[in-house]
Amino acid sequence: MAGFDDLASERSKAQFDVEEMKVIWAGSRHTLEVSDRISRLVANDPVFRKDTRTMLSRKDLFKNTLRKAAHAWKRIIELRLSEEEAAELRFYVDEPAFMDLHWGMFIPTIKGQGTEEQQQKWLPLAYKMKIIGCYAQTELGHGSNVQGLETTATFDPQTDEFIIHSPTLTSSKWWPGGLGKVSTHAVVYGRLIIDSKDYGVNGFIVQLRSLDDHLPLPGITIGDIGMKFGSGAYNTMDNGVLRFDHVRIPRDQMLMRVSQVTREGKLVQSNVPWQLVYGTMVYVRQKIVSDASCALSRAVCIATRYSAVRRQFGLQSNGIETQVIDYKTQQSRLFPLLASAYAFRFVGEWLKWLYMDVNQRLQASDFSTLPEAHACTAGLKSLTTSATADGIEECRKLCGGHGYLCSSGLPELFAVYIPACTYEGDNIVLLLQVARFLIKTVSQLGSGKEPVGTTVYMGRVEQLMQCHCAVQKGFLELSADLVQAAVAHCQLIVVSKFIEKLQQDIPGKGVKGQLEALCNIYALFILHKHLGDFLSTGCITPKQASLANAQLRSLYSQVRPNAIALVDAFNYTDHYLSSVLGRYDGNVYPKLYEEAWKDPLNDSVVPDGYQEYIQPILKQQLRNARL
Ligand SMILES: CCCCC/C=C\C/C=C\C/C=C\C/C=C\CCCC(=O)SCCNC(=O)CCNC(=O)[C@H](O)C(C)(C)COP(=O)(O)OP(=O)(O)OC[C@H]1O[C@@H](n2cnc3c(N)ncnc32)[C@H](O)[C@@H]1OP(=O)(O)O
Ligand SMILES: Cc1cc2nc3c(=O)[nH]c(=O)nc-3n(C[C@H](O)[C@H](O)[C@H](O)COP(=O)(O)OP(=O)(O)OC[C@H]3O[C@@H](n4cnc5c(N)ncnc54)[C@H](O)[C@@H]3O)c2cc1C
Repeated sequence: MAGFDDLASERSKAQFDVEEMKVIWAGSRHTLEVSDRISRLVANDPVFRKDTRTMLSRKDLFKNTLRKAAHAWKRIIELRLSEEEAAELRFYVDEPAFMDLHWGMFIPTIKGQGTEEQQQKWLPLAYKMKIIGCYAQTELGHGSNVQGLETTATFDPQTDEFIIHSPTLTSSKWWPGGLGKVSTHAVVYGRLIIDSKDYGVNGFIVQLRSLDDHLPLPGITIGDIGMKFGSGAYNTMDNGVLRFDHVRIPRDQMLMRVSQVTREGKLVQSNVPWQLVYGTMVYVRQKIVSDASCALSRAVCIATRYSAVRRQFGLQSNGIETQVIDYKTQQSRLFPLLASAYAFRFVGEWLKWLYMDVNQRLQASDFSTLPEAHACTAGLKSLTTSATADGIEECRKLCGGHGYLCSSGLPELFAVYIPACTYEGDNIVLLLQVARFLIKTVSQLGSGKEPVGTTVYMGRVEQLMQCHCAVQKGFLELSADLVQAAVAHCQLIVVSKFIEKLQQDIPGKGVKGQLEALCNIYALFILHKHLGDFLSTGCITPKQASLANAQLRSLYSQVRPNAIALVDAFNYTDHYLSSVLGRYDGNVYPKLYEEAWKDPLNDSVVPDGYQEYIQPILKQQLRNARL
């Protein structure tokens, strides 16, 4: 059988130790062990099947998601899984659901923005899932412009309460995941109003639904905002709409780590920067960068395996056609994506470290690295999600016609993934934040303040001072160019973190060599993509450009025999990949054939509607009627 033989022979060609590469990809031997064990546990549990997802109606799809979430929670309790194992389990269940927002945003917000007492009160309830929470920030009229939110939280000194209110239609909360049908509570962002004075946006814990019968509490209107892009995909999530009609909550439900409102209605600022109100977004952006490498590597794994199984043209002496992975055009599209998956993995690891470091400093009242953490998380979130969304679509094209079938796994992966370019900050809006940070850093160059961290290179580039003067004339006018500069800055971070990774001790036969090849492919591919910029700014000469391209081609040849092993190192189960084209055993054609017959349209040989619509045409009854 073609596929079996092809992938087996590809695996035998690998020039490095795949098991050691698995450890590098996972981050540590321990993480590999956990993810391997949990991914198999999920794959072997029939409740977590997902092969019919694209064929279900929204209601059935959603109910099935609730069933899976309940089952996942049951398994977590029964097996006494640790927090790390539970997170892996949710990851491998691979279905966006209210749980993501509860664990990924509601809890981190209380941890990051609540006082000690507030954490003691709310976290145990949330950890035991006695309450389920979501993150209600975005409104119908405002998402990017957080300071433009309209929901109000007015302090009532008579009753010691806040009155949460939606004054206009555009102030309706709109988009929060988990809100539409499930959450009992939300962290609601609204304008703090005391004595008619507006103190800007703050977070408030608000109960939305009764814990007895799940009905919305008085003054609260909630619903789901409707179907989203693609079948299956993100429609498992109940993104919701929420309106408040003068809903009262106790004063101690304002998240008060950043600023406190006293019983007398006085606002007291803590010593922490007000930007900590935006802290959850920094946390989630950092998570999204790690997640990008998962989504991209998944698509690349499918496209690489299928490219080794698929044959077109070029009959060899034995009468067999050429594997499409051997075409240079296929390699020049596929291998940069393979390299990007590894690059994003390592920059994600570094960003996780940076985030932990910032948090430790914040605990010790050192706020100096917060602006850099904001710029890095915003910029890398933007860069990696845009590249991943484009990369998944490229992988679909790399799989030819079969890539367009839902059974390839790629359409659903694309549909689930693309909102990452928008949620947690529109990618262009986030790059503008990076640009602001860069301009600010440049403006301080002459003042004797040395740039540090990811901007250290700026101290070495003299032309930057002039560049600052030009930008002073109009940030908005130059914003399209500034966005390009922000991307370049982020690309530099990705490349340098890959290089730093290579400087670590990397055990295993041939592993380091493969990673070096991938790192060079990533860097040279970026250079190739922006060749015009590099040449026009005189950073490289035309001769160097052509040498770089020749080097890139030679690197593709170096990676070619290792390509299948490099995607095997992701250690994905067939369940997680959910792709006939990306099967580990390469048995593509018989399974594609088998899969087609499972479509509900094939339940009957003659389709519903034949008698009403097709037969009259064939029998020419319609034409006769008109004549
Ligand atoms: C299915 C796969 C899931 C994948 C994820 C996997 C795991 C994740 C885990 C859990 C998550 C679960 C599921 C994920 C799925 C979906 C979740 C989606 C949830 C959402 O989608 S939830 C809404 C997010 N919604 C936004 O994302 C709005 C974007 N809009 C903004 O974020 C701001 O509005 C901004 C920045 C554009 C303008 O802000 P602004 O109006 O105040 O203006 P300004 O620019 O003047 O900033 C003043 C000073 O604050 C500094 N600053 C700004 N932001 C900062 C920050 N975050 N930290 C520290 N400093 C910050 C500046 O640097 C400046 O500093 P300086 O003055 O010193 O220069
Ligand atoms: C699937 C999904 C899940 C979500 N989950 C949640 C959630 O759980 N909780 C929550 O609170 N929110 C959630 N959101 C909302 C999300 O965070 C916002 O949609 C996002 O921040 C973008 O804001 P927006 O919709 O206002 O876009 P807009 O800002 O209206 O963007 C529209 C266009 O305007 C451009 N633009 C905007 N401002 C500028 C500017 N200053 N300069 C130049 N161009 C600009 C953008 O680049 C974009 O092209 C979710 C969204 C999606 C799609």
